[in-house]
Amino acid sequence: MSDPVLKVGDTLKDRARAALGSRNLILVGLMGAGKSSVGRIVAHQLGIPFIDSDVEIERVSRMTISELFAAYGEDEFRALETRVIKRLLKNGPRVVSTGGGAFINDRTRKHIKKSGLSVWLKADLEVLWERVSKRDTRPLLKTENPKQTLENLMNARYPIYAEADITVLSRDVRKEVMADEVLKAVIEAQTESTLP
Ligand SMILES: Nc1ncnc2c1ncn2[C@@H]1O[C@H](COP(=O)(O)OP(=O)(O)O)[C@@H](O)[C@H]1O
Ligand SMILES: O=C(O)C1=C[C@@H](OP(=O)(O)O)[C@@H](O)[C@H](O)C1
Ligand SMILES: [Mg+2]
Repeated sequence: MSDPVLKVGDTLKDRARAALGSRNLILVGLMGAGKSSVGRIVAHQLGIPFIDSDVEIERVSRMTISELFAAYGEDEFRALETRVIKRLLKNGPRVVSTGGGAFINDRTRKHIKKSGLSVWLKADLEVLWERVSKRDTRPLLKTENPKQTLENLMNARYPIYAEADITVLSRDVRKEVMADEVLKAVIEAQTESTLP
């Protein structure tokens, strides 16, 4: 264990908090993976601030994500997303849940990689589809066959999400269970990095 003040009785969250140190924890992955909802629980457990980059983008622009895409297009949205995420990552430790395309953008990915520990919430198509089909807030899925679009995005993006420091399988279990799995993975990543 890298932190000598940790004791045997320390809880999962104490150990994960110590492992994170002053780094940020950044959640990446496809729409519906649970980045926003699981990230909030993880931050609460760790006792550090939580920020969702899409919520922050909507706050600063005073527009919804759908309105931004409609008014300015995806390229402008990505440019704004890069700036917002770069700023959010300046002060750690924080849990930052990103929008699904953020880590795919080269500039944003560089900022994420250098400012903390990235976690890919990886889910299969059926889990993602079950979740995203309930809401129509995601402009990229406003297509004739949104499930096929989601599958195409999986094929294009999964090799890039795989560059994240940690991968956690996002399954059909309670969000609190997923949050615990993220905490365990943070501890494991730290343990592995300090092994001789
Ligand atoms: N582990 C889970 N079990 C059940 N529903 C979930 C789980 N994780 C997320 N959800 C639900 O799926 C939807 C998408 O989750 P969200 O956190 O917004 O994903 P993302 O930010 O990755 O797009 C939300 O309605 C959320 O409540
Ligand atoms: O995958 C994407 O490119 C996007 C994902 C969305 O966030 P969630 O992944 O939180 O749904 C949101 O940023 C925007 O609709 C674009
Ligand atoms: Mg989200």
